[in-house]
Amino acid sequence: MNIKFSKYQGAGNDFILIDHRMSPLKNIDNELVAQLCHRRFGIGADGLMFLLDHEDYDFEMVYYNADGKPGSMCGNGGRCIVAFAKHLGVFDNETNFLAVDGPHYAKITAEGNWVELQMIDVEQVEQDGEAFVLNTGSPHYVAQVENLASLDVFNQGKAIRNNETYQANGINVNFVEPKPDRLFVRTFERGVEDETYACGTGVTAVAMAMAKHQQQIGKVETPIEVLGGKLQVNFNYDGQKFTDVFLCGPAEKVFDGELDV
Ligand SMILES: N[C@H](CCC[C@H](N)C(=O)O)C(=O)O
Repeated sequence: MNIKFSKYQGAGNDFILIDHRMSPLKNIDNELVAQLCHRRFGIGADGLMFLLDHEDYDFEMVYYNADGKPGSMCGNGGRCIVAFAKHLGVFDNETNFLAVDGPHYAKITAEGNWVELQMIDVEQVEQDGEAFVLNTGSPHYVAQVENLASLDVFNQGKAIRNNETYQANGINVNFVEPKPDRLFVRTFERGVEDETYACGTGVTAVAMAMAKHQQQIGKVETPIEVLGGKLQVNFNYDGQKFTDVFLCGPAEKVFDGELDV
């Protein structure tokens, strides 16, 4: 079976995208997803997505993590599939699509490489010791640290993700170091089981955790630096609830390809 795919990346979080409307692939098994995402034996990606038709929305996003299992919401993946859908001519500059955590609105620049993606409203922010735990479409653990550039994100993130509290369902672990003009964030991602260059739901969770911590009330705009580039998170915070949440950043096509499976 010949499958066409495109490879996209958003701030270094990279994805395989398949237009399911055209694809002969009707069911995908987890092993094939894991093989395609593998960086030695496959195309290489942090996740794989299908773009599906939907009666009530411009399209539907179905996301798998690199380990082959269906994932929860992926923010950078969401931004990349918006760029993919625009390039396919599914919509022009604004879209409403459906993902695993519900409907999302997004807008994209005319050139198609800067995407502002609305994320779910968030109210519940818990604490685990000094860390914040919240769900922005995916579950996140946010810990503030010093000297993040030299932190062993892989081993420290892996230990938290696999501790007694989180082992069963897993969690994405985000470390943040506030800088004068931005937040520097590094993430150990569940389902990739490694550090990734960026995590969209992760930086959204970090910006919220920091706003709550510092009681930043009103319209909050947070520039973020990740290993793979720059992202921005905007929202309103009334001291209780985060609304009008937007994850903004680049989404670029890397190449188109074909494979026989
Ligand atoms: N990279 C993603 C997170 C994927 C979610 C996944 N790691 C999970 O917890 O299922 C993002 O940009 O939001």
